[in-house]
Amino acid sequence: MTRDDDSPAGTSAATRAGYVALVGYPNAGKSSLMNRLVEQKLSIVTPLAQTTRERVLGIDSRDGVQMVFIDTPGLVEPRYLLHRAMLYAATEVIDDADVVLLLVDAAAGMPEFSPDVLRLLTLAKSLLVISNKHDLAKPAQLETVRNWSRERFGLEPWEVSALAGTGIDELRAEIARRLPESPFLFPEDDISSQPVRFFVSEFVREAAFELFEKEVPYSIAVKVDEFRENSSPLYIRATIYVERPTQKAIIIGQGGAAIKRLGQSARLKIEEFVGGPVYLDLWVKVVPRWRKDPLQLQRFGFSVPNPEKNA
Ligand SMILES: Nc1nc2c(ncn2[C@@H]2O[C@H](COP(=O)(O)OP(=O)(O)OP(=O)(O)O)[C@@H](O)[C@H]2O)c(=O)[nH]1
Repeated sequence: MTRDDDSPAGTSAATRAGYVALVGYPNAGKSSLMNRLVEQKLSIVTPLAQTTRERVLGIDSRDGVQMVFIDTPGLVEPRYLLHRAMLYAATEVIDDADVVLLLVDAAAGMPEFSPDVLRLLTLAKSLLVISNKHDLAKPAQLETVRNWSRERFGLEPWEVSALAGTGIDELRAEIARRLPESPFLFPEDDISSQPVRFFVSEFVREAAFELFEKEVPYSIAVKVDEFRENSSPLYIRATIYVERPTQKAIIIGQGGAAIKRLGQSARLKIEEFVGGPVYLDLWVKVVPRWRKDPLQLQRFGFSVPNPEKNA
């Protein structure tokens, strides 16, 4: 998606460009930080943990520097296959990135990363520890993060508040300094290489997180089945997949009341994003245990690890 089509990619030898990965525990504020850094709402942000399941690219091009942000799933214990797919995606991202931002929620106590994850982090080409939620954390909590970062990585953490926007400009400048000299990797006006479709399903999931109790949104996957770009209003047909008939009943609600509210809320979000009227046609289907089914996970766009290799 571009702000203004047909702009040439930057080619000057003096430019810098690279991939910047955001990793950390669910709810640490990765999506919020990336949105701050690219100054555009690209990744869904909710108070519930573990909403970001796929990589989202946000691209920031300014002053001869292009940062391609990769927002990773939370690094969680691989209890479900879905979690293993998430962990796998996160480790791939750390390997690929020019700069890794390890985000810690300073107000929440220190995360305990597994030895595998810690080893991966120390192998990163360039690592920055970000102590987020500076606005919320007590002085003693900030000190705990400082000590942890020094002991684990020999690094002073960057203290920021993704919510309040403090420390963001300094952090952006530091990331820029650490990127390699390179032509731009994407056309200068790209804000994301992900298709609009992807954001549509993210907005539907975000609306579900806002409307329903925890249990239901975690079992949701959204797939856009039809996207008529040239219609006015823009016509989008999407299916919400759940795991159980009871969840389907909750989403539809009495006389269809719940799905109507969900549709309205998601439509407003999509309209704001695409900047025009949208007709959103939502369907609900039950696929039992889709979160544990590699084929279904792949169908919904998750990259699934080879179970032999990553068990
Ligand atoms: N007070 C405060 N809240 C923050 C800050 N950054 C993020 N939050 C809040 O923390 C919650 C989680 O933020 P997200 O950006 O969704 O976190 P995430 O790490 O992307 O979460 P996952 O998608 O679950 O991996 C949201 O309610 C944010 O508003 C911050 O600097 N200060």
